[in-house]
Amino acid sequence: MQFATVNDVILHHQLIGGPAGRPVIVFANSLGTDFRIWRDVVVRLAGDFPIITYDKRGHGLSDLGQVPYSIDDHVLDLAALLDRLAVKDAVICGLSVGGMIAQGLASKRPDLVKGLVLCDTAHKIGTTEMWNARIESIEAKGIESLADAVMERWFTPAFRRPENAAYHGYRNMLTRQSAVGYTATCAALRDADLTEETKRLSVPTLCVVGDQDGSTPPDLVLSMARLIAGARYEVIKDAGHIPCVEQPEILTEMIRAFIATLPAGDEPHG
Ligand SMILES: O=C(O)CCC(=O)CC(=O)O
Repeated sequence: MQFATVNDVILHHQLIGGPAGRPVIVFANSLGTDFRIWRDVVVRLAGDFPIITYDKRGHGLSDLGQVPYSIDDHVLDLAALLDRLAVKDAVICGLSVGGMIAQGLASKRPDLVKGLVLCDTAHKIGTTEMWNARIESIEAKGIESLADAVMERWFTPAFRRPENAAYHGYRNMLTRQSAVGYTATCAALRDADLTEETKRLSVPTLCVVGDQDGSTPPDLVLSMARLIAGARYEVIKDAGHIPCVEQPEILTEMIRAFIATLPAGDEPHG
């Protein structure tokens, strides 16, 4: 575990070394989660690739910084973290708002990005009214008041069985998240429309979505995939919004197969 100060915030991150000459895979997490959601994918890839996971500002053990945020704040944080770690030409695998950060990074700093894996995300997520209602509700009643509804979007009924300890653990992750960091990121999502930037992307891209995603459903993810020249689109069966938790094996194999299609390089990493 490591901490780095970038753009005046401390970002909690983890760098797991891997063979030289393989692209670094960077995982960016979703709203209300921290980097532990990637654990079951990371353990399957560790040893074959260098890996970076990090908590975006306002999440996990990272600082809050100035609130509210814009999507650019999150993009510039990831760019600064990768510069700090001397990483270029990485594969950025982003989930939901993490996928928007990945799209923004590829647009603003193409030197950092060799390929994109866009999981359960879009060029625009939700409406101004929806995000404002969520912010107001959390400011009035806290994250707990919305937690059951969020769980229904994140996970399939099979995962939400009362006897599934993992379900309760991820619910704890959400409800213990900083409400201020959460609503500050809701504001970033509300104000972000990446349609024009995403249309101009020319980096190899894989778009994936859980077939039962209640936050960014398959049709929305497909509409993003259609904006990106040459992007591939895959649906993961029996998964909600967070396939790295529900179907880590399948997602890992998709990531491996995608990376195998990328031109080989000699990517530097610190
Ligand atoms: O997960 C995200 O990063 C944003 C999409 C969302 O609203 C997730 C949820 O349904 O709570």
